[in-house]
Amino acid sequence: MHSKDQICPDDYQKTASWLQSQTHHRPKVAIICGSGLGMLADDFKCQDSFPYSDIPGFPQSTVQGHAGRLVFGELKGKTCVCMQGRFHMYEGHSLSKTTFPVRVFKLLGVETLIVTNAAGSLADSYQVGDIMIIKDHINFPGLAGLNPLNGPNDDKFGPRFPPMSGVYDRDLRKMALELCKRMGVSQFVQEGVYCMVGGPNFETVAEARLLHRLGVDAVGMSTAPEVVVASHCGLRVFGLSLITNKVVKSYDDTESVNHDAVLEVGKLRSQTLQSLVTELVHWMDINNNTA
Ligand SMILES: O=P(O)(O)O[C@@H]1C[C@H](O)[C@@H](CO)O1
Ligand code: HPA
Repeated sequence: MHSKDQICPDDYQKTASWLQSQTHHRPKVAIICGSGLGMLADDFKCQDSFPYSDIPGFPQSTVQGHAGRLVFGELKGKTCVCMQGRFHMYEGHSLSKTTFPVRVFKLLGVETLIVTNAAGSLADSYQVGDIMIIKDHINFPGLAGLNPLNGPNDDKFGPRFPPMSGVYDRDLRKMALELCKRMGVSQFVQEGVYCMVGGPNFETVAEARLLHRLGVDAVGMSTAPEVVVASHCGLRVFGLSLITNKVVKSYDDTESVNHDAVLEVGKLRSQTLQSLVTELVHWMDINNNTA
């Protein structure tokens, strides 16, 4: 017996084996959907879908805009698995719980992880509705010692001290930029640095100014722990932020952000995001270039 937030090394395999017994799909690509971005699984063919509450060992989503469903299916012939809803630290999950699915994906045979999120922009040139290809991240909780890799290292997954430079795959970023050009959407596509903060409150003006001075382009409350765990176990990583709001950096600014507005912007860009992810997965497939 162990507490609900403690994970035993066998737990990942138990969940992976259960999923393998329930679906014939054997995904090579996993997609984690950010707030309001769950539609990324809508184009999957031959779907097998599991509410998180049915999956042994899975945490539950508690945030509006995160359906709490794991969907398997084919995207342009490539088998994928998609998390319609992720887990955040501020929901009260331990970091090992928030990243639990990533190691399960590894055991399922996934080779590439695509992460998406809703984020607020700090870069002055960004507009609401822009899509930011994540070039790198600052993991604030991680820098402060809140790291999903804390505790005994499981050598089966990766090394004790994994490097994190180059964590967002250069070829996938380059290809995504090229695909955006071909899709005619480059005018609202950026490439930049994402910063994870703990949330759940949005930033104060002083915090926003600090992040801006640190070179952060967009800020959110997720993603970095998943990416750290994915990279640790050798997954190739690609990430997208949808800019849902401009972070308030001036005391004269009377606007303030809220979660409903964040979800609204997801709807605005759903088609473009879906097309970009689909084309990227297709490109990986035709280049036999998943890993
Ligand atoms: O899951 P993501 O990172 O997309 O969710 C963002 C950050 C907060 O959870 C929420 C704030 O609106 O959206
Ligand atoms: N700050 C933090 N997280 C966010 C924001 C923001 O402005 N917008 C969406 N998620």
